[in-house]
Amino acid sequence: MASAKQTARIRVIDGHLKSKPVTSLHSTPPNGLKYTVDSCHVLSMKEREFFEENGFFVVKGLVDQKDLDIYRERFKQICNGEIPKPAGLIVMKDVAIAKSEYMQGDSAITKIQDFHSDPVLFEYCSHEGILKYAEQFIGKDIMAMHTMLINKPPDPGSKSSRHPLHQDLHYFPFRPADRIVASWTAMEHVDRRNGCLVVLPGTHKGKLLQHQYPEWEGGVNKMYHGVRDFDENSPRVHLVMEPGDTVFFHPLLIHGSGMNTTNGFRKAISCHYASSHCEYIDVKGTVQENIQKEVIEIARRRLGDDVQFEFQDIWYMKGRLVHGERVNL
Ligand SMILES: CC(C)CC(=O)SCCNC(=O)CCNC(=O)[C@H](O)C(C)(C)COP(=O)(O)OP(=O)(O)OC[C@H]1O[C@@H](n2cnc3c(N)ncnc32)[C@H](O)[C@@H]1OP(=O)(O)O
Ligand SMILES: O=C(O)CCC(=O)C(=O)O
Repeated sequence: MASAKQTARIRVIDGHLKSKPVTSLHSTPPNGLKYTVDSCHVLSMKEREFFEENGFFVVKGLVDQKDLDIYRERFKQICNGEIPKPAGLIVMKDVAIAKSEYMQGDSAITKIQDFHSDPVLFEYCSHEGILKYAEQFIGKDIMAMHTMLINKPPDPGSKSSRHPLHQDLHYFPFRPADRIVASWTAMEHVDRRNGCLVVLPGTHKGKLLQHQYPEWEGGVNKMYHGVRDFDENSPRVHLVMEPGDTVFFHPLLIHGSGMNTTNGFRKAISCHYASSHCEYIDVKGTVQENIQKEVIEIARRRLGDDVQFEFQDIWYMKGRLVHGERVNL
């Protein structure tokens, strides 16, 4: 029989998952500005209107080079085993080299994810300048829900360094969508040659679409689902950015990134923030069922079959309060 410890549910609070219907994704305030909040004034009205219309906003030079250097060094230390791996961290190789024993160290790593237990990298999520902007989109009670340092490698010829077009909300079992925002900071110059972000302006006004693995001959990285049945003719904007420039974007905005055709690694650091007033939802019977299944399968392999948990528990465990009060999430 499994021990009490083994059978202990990971779920930490009572009732946070009480099955709720998938609620409306958009609120409708009287002034018509639904993707930004009135209580914060870091953006001018014109800038707010830009975000409302397009679903993204770039802030130039928001993070200092010295901070980027610290994150870069920490990434190296983690990937090269110079410090113990922080709890919960996922270290991911590109699918093209995942089974190769020859590639080692930081140049073999395509991304680290869930660095919430690493005090050095997590500084990025509590960065005052970033939080000031995050507040404009989601209000003052802010949780850091998902963290990544992406090290897009030179493409080995497989084209697998691409990140298919997708909506981030596909991965998130909490709502409302309008109170979630991503920050993505370039750690070096990014343009189309090294696979900068590409966004489809205005797509955040749509709904969450079905996602699945694209049929790419050279393979697709684990969980890199692509959006289906979107308007292929929708205009695309490639975000050319300098180190420290930060783009904030809505979780329904369709975006992705192209192949890295250079010899260098294209680094970016990112955090997804959500208002702590958001609530967990049950994704059963929705377009998110496929990602739920995959996330649970991977977590089960790591935690063991006898630990019981649900999709939302995984998010509950890694969410961290970075500003204001923790309410629901
Ligand atoms: C908003 C945001 C979420 C948007 C996004 O970023 S979407 C992408 C989200 N990405 C993730 O959640 C990260 C997913 N990655 C992972 O969980 C891990 O890196 C894993 C793919 C499970 C590999 O973990 P690892 O500890 O290396 O485990 P193993 O060495 O035992 O490998 C297990 C099996 O997975 C394979 N694998 C490793 N890396 C990749 C890859 N990049 N793509 C596809 N398959 C991969 C590996 O070859 C192994 O396969 P088998 O030997 O079991 O056949
Ligand atoms: O950094 C990239 O290449 C893509 C990142 C992205 O699309 C995401 O994190 O949702």
